[in-house]
Amino acid sequence: MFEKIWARHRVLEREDGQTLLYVDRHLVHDGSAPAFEMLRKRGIAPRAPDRIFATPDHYVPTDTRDVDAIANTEHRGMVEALERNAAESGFRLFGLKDGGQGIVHVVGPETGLSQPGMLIVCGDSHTSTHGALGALAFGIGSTEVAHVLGTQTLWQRKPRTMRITVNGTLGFGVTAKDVILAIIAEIGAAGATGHVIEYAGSAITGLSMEGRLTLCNMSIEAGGRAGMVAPDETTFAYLKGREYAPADWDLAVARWRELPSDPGAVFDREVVLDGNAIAPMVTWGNSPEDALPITASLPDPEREADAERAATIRANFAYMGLAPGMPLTDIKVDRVFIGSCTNGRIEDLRAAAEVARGRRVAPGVTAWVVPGSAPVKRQAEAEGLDRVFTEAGFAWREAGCSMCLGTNGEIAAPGERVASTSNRNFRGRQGPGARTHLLGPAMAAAAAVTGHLADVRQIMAGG
Ligand SMILES: CC(C)[C@H](C(=O)O)[C@@H](O)C(=O)O
Ligand code: SF4
Repeated sequence: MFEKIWARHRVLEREDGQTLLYVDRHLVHDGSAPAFEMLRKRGIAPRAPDRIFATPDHYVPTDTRDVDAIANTEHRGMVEALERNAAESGFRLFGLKDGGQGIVHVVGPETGLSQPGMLIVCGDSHTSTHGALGALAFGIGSTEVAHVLGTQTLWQRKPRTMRITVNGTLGFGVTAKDVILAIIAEIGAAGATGHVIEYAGSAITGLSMEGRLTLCNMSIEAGGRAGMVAPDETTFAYLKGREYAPADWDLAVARWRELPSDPGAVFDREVVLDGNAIAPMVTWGNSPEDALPITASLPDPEREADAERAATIRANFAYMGLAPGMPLTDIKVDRVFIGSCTNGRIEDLRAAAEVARGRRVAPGVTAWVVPGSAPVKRQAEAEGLDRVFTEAGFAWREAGCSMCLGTNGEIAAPGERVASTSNRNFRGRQGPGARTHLLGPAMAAAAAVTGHLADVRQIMAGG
């Protein structure tokens, strides 16, 4: 599938082996202002404004939809710059006021902008998300953003291919988030470096589109250049009727059906996992590879044969305020964050609400639900999920990246422990000194109502 999409976008090759690729969709967020400045300085206008789609996400506060009300002048400036660039260049902006705003990786799929067979780029590493629809989608740097703006093309070195097959069926309470954390725990945070991952197998094809988006989102946390899932009936059903779905639907679907890898396709690397064996996962360290089943206890660096790894574990424990051998379920949390481009979609909110329904956020815990987009928020409200959350004591916020990264100022205090549905648990990611545990949305809700990391399967079974 990767080879087919690559070949369809290849314009020419350079002597040093780089390929010039044509870009179908260029997604832009509010951190892209420097690229527009680069272009402006050289007197170049965007080449194909009809292929550029933008939305503010990183810098927007999630307690207001009023740009003028953004108190931080730097943050407001980033949002205003995007509005100005969109107005000047004439590309579509899903602005704070028009009801379509959201995290760029939520907006692309939900508007139907991200489609099978496309080459999609964005100045953001989690662009891998869009590969869930059978696209080749990857993040690019600021200079590359300027290059794509100016030419609608991009120079790339051809990555290697890797297939990760997850067989079997996922058990009760096991989600796409657990699958990707289990994969990264298995292959390591650099396990897919230089590769485009194609996910396959019954546990993958059995996932909803939301689940596939979660999976592909974190391909980058495994070191992958991109992640993709072959388009199938789930993909077509998801896209049908969306704003940017192709007008010539039947023809589009017929072409999409040609994309999946041929039987016997050869990959540079193959990894196989048993989906039946995957349990709800949670991270304990400062890399997404530091993930364990919720039923496990923390590792003991004394028993670690590799001295370097033992030192890393000790350093992680020091930062995270943890001790060897502690059961994961003994770890108390101060905050819970449900949202981000990993797990801020409607299905994620439904899963979290199911746990929150009729329960209360534990005393002393601050729990936030931040929908991935304004449409997700409206949909959740139409289903009454906002009331489920607020009655349980969760804060119900506006859409944005929020505490995933905290560029909008929404961060945890030093030493605070956060159960978070986002994708990165690096030191300081959610604020200086903040401690992040990654997990799925139902697991995050379980942590909120118990006050500690908890096995959602036990809670839902009444235990
Ligand atoms: C700010 C942006 C460039 C960054 C990324 O590339 O992923 C952010 O979205 C993140 O998740 O760390
Ligand atoms: S939600 Fe988080 S991971 Fe996703 S784009 Fe925003 S900051 Fe990056």
